Amino acid sequence: MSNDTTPYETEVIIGCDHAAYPLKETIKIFLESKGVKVVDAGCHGPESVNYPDFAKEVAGKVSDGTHPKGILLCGTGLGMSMAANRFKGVRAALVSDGFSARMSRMHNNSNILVMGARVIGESLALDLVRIWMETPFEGGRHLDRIQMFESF
Ligand SMILES: O=C(CO)[C@H](O)[C@H](O)[C@H](O)COP(=O)(O)O
Repeated sequence: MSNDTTPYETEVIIGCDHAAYPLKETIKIFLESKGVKVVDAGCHGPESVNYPDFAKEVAGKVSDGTHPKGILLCGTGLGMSMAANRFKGVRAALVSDGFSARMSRMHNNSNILVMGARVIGESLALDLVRIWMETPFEGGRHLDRIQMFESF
C-alpha cells in the first residue's frame, strides 16, 4: 500500500443496490460537476438486485488497483461494507457523519466510502462525499497501524 496523500482523486468507481439507486445518480452528477471521472458499476434502475454483486465489482476493482477509490451504497450500508472489506487491500468505511468521513481518510486511509440511503438524506450524503474526497491520509503512525492488520 502506498502512503498516498493525494487529496482529490480524479476517478471513482461507484456501485449500489436498488435501495440506493436514486442516491447513486445524484452522487454521480455531483462528482462529475467537480471534474471527477465516475465509473458506474450499477445497478442501473430501481428493480430489486443483490448488493454482493455490486460490492464485488467495486471492491474487486479497488483491490486490484484498477480504480483508486470507490463508493458503495445500499439501504443501510452494512451489507456493502461487510462484503467490500473481504477484499485484500480494501478499507471500506461506513459513515453517516462528517467527523467519521474525515477520520476514515486521515487515520484509516479508507479507499471505499459506504453510505446507507435509508439512513441519511441526500444533502448529508453529498457533504460526506465532498469531505471524503477532499481529505488526505496523514500517514505516519496511522500507516503503521494499517499495515498491522493488512495481513490478517
Ligand atoms: O445493507 C443492506 C444489506 O445488508 C441494504 O440495506 C440492502 O439495501 C437491503 O437489505 C435491501 O433490502 P430490500 O428489502 O431487499 O429492499
